[in-house]
Amino acid sequence: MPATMLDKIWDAHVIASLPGEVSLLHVDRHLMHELTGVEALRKVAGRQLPVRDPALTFATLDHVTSTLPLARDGDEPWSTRMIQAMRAESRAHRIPLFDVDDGRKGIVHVIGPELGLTLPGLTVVCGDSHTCTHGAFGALAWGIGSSEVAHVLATQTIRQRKPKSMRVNFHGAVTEGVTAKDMILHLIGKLGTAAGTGFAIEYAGPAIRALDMEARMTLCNLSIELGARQGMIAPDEVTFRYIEGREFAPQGTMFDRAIEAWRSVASDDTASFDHEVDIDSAAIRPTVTWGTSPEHVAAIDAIVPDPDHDCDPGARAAWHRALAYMRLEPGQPINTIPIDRVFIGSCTNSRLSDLREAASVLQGRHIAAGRVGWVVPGSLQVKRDAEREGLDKVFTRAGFEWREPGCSMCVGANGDMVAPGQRCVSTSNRNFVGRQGPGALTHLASPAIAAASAVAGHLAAPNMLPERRP
Ligand SMILES: CC(C)[C@H](C(=O)O)[C@@H](O)C(=O)O
Ligand code: SF4
Repeated sequence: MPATMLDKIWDAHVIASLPGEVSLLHVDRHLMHELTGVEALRKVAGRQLPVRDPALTFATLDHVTSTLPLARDGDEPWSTRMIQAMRAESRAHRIPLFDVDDGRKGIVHVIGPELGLTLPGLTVVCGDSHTCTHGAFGALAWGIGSSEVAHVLATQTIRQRKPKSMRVNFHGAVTEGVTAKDMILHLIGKLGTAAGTGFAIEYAGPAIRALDMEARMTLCNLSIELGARQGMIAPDEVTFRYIEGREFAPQGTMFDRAIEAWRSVASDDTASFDHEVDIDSAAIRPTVTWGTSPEHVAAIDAIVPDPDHDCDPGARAAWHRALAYMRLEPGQPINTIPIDRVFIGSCTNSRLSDLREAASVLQGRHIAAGRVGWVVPGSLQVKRDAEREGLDKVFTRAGFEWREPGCSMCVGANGDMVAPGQRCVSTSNRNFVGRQGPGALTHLASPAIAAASAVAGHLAAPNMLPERRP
């Protein structure tokens, strides 16, 4: 029978069928970070259970670590204590930890792929909702809760009900200046944040095939903002070339054999999905959010929508609340909204290609007077690669701060926050009320739009900026 990628990976991992349509699945990769890791490790230790397979678990420090130059731990006593606890617990359980002075350190969803830990056909879990990012490799990857983390630690398995399957077909090609971030924001705007609930989404079609691996990760990263715990893309030559030679990836003849196996992970041509969505890629424009949900989107050259005309009655009250919080009026052109700061970072858009995209806009330009810009690379590797290309110089000459890797202002868990009432263009994935700090106003956007907005001092796309002076 024709099978989807979800069916194939699922079936290959079922250890037992449990009552209530629940399966017990083997976990191939368990990734951890300090914010959800410490508690789970203590829970397991408290019950005197050993970690079942420490060789399949990998930990990093990202959420509460300082992003100040030369920083080692947290910026506050509590975060430093949490980091130290993660070190102690990882050591006690023999779990490899990519510590702050380890060249492999970074945001969990950036380093998993970067180190070759994330591979096609695997099950990947982490106590973090954006684990869907790893689905870009044709892995079944999803975020789990803290009691599930303890279960995985103790058993290397997880109890799971199989999600339904959805395929989103991006037909045709995107136009010039449209990025993976615009594609996924456009999709969330079209379908709403609940559309993916209960589904594993497979992104398919020529516009997906045309994306490089980093862009595929950006796209899959926001699957959870569609309500789907898993988002995936079939592995292909682009995937294999990305994986080749990475530290934990199969090497030599094992790599060639792995590719043969990975080719069979893709959905069969005649496989049927529980739900299908079709998107005309050519209709996607550079997109930002105007409100307090990732579904509150508008094209950069559009106007702030009117809750009384532009949405269905069920959403009206939420749209009014969002506009009030964001201090915006219906009808205001999006590209006139003044901004205070720009954050380029997060597991959505902090990889080398994202930094290149932003730097190409900032080259020979300067951030507008009174605005603050930060670049927080997703990992130490990204930071070093960018420095080798001189991107750090482009950013600092443009007036940006060049910081140490971590989650930083995406969620502000380490204290990197947007001040109350300040408006931030952020390349991250969540614009919830208070997400970047109490009273902070967030506009989600691509690195290109974030960079252009920093220069303009208001929301803007690169093609809206005046020409550079020769
Ligand atoms: C801290 C963690 C549990 C959380 C998540 O699960 O996503 C965070 O990474 C986020 O992005 O909000
Ligand atoms: S960068 Fe943001 S979204 Fe990603 S794991 Fe960190 S806090 Fe979560």
